[in-house]
Amino acid sequence: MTAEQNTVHNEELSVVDSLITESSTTQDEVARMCAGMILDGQLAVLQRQLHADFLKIPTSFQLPPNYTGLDASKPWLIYWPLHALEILDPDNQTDDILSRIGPSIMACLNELEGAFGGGNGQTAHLAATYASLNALAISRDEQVWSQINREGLYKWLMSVKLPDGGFSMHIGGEEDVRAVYCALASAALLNIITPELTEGTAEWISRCQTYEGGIGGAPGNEAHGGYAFCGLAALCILGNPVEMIPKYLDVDSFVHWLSARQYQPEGGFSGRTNKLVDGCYSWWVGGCWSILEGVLPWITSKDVLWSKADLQKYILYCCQSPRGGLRDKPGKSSDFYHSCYVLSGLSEVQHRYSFRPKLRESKSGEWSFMWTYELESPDIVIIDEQNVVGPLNPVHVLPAGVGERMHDFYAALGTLEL
Ligand SMILES: CC(C)=CCC/C(C)=C/CC/C(C)=C/COP(=O)(O)OP(=O)(O)O
Ligand SMILES: [Zn+2]
Repeated sequence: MTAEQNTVHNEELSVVDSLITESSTTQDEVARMCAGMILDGQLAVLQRQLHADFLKIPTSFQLPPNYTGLDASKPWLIYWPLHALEILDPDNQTDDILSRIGPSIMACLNELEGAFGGGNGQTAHLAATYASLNALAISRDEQVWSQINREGLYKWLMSVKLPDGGFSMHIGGEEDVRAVYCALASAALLNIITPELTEGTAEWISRCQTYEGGIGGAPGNEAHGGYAFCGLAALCILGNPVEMIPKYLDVDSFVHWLSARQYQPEGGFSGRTNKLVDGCYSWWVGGCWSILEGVLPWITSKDVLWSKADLQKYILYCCQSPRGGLRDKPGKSSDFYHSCYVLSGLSEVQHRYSFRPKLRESKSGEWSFMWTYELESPDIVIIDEQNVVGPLNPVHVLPAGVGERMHDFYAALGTLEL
């Protein structure tokens, strides 16, 4: 598309956007809207520069006023755009941006508790700790890595571990499968996984699988894509995924539920039964597919369970905001959260991941980093070569190689007495 065509098209899309409001959107309207955009096909090209410009807003550390509601999410506001920028194009990460991550994240460390909060002086929280460590992994800042008190962080993780095997998001906070994932992913990056930390946790995740086949936030809760990813990825950190997934999940019903998440004609995924498609599930649900395809390829290859080409169409034609950034669906504004997970979904459909069941050399011997990838064949998903984004680590949701490097840094420091 030429720049001129693009401008005209963006104007058309703005009109369309203004016709749809969140409150009145029904499944039929979304389906019609998306079908029109897919047939129209004008947004077949990933608007790299437009998205990069949008994503670079927070790197000035001057967030627009409408971000005040996210005051407790500062580490996320650093991790989301940085991850998205890097898979869009590694050259987006300038030394200037990378060198400012460390001090900004370390300002969120609650030194009394030993883990990260959502902002300066805030209570230590598992979601903030996960986002902080992911952002620090992207920084490649070994000087900052060496300042992290891993014993202190381990003690805090043990303080949010619950007797039933689960974790709570903060001391006295809610117990859910997000907490399990955030705790284990953080511990894996820091190489501080111990048998005490993981005791009973796989069994607890198993209790979150519902009658539908998906995974709910806690035992007895409705299955949801976000929690499904957290549960599945956590199992991959707890042991060899090839053994853990079939041992703790009913894989057939999980795959059945996952397959039902893709809608036609949109091609995008919903997060749960009878809800609308949303671009962020391109990752939460798509990430489950990448893990399953990588770990149990004999299961996912036996039938056509979902269409990679159709998901890619939903992402490109319906989730690119003409104003830059990625979004839930036509009519919604873009934001950093959706940019991160929609682009991760795009990366996921474009790459075929494989998991090699071989222990990494480390004290804890976790498995989560043994991922390799290759580009999917163009006739399956690559609508245009210009649309290719970089590969990921599908368990940590980090650009490929980034989490591995942080883990190896700590592994090389030798055994920690925990
Ligand atoms: C690592 C980490 C913190 C992961 C978070 C995972 C995640 C996205 C969980 C989703 C939680 C949830 C029930 C959303 C439903 O929202 P909704 O009712 O607005 O959306 P819906 O209609 O699509 O279900
Ligand atoms: Zn969403």
